[in-house]
Amino acid sequence: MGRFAQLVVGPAGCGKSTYCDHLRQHCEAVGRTVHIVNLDPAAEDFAYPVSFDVRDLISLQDAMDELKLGPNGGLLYCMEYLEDNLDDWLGEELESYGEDDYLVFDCPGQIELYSHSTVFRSFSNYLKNAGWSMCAVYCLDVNFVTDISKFIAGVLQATAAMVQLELAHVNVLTKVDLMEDKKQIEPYIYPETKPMVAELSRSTGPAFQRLNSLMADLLDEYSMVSFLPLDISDEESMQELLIHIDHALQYGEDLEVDTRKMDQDMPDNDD
Ligand SMILES: Nc1nc2c(ncn2[C@@H]2O[C@H](COP(=O)(O)OP(=O)(O)OP(=O)(O)O)[C@@H](O)[C@H]2O)c(=O)[nH]1
Ligand SMILES: [Mg+2]
Repeated sequence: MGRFAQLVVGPAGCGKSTYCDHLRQHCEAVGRTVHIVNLDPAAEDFAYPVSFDVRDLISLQDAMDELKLGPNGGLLYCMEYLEDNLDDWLGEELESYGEDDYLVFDCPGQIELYSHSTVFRSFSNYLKNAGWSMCAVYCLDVNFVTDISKFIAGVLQATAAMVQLELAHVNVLTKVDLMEDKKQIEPYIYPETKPMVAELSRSTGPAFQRLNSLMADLLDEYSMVSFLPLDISDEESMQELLIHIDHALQYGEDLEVDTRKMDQDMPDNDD
């Protein structure tokens, strides 16, 4: 059927690791297996069993101690180290996985890693070249929809990641269970850029009108400003999200083809 991988990215604290764990639980409940991989050299506690772990290659504390770096510089160093050791480390880890395996990479929350750094592009190119179908799952939490300027900033970050990563891309609005009135998120699921930017312009003053309108054009051009809501307290929400991600990954498509082919090949019972 193939090999499949999700790269779970997004700003710090937006719920990436929680999503990974709930995805694993959901998959277990429906009889599917996913393997979660930790790519955050600073991570300490895990709710999910870690299938393999970047900290076996390098840990943030070691990088900070040895190179006298602060936490952000240390993290960037760790990720560059990962980029330089893809073949030695990732290549070797991937040898334990094969046909029909499904990996979920839980990534760190520093957004510069998805916009200016090349590490995740190299990382996903490595996997793609090794025959893995890849999809980026960009998490943004509902906190971003409480304020229009925050939302536009979040959407621009997600767009930058989409351009940088060059992968099939699914945007997820996480922590929807925290919204008392779920209707409040509706305008953000398929947001219309122009009215949003008009609202932004009302709060930014005349000097920014042209910039705001150019941002609207940019977002329309990439036509990617849509989100799938994730309410972890609602199993159906995870199920729907997974259907979209499977579709982006083309997961299970040849299974359907095989089933159709089997139907054709099977002699009709009546014959
Ligand atoms: N209510 C609720 N809380 C959540 C959800 N997702 C995450 N949280 C909480 O938000 C905090 C951060 O969640 P994480 O899953 O660690 O976020 P992260 O994106 O992995 O964070 P970093 O790896 O540090 O970037 C934790 O306290 C979680 O319990 C959610 O869907 N609903
Ligand atoms: Mg995390």
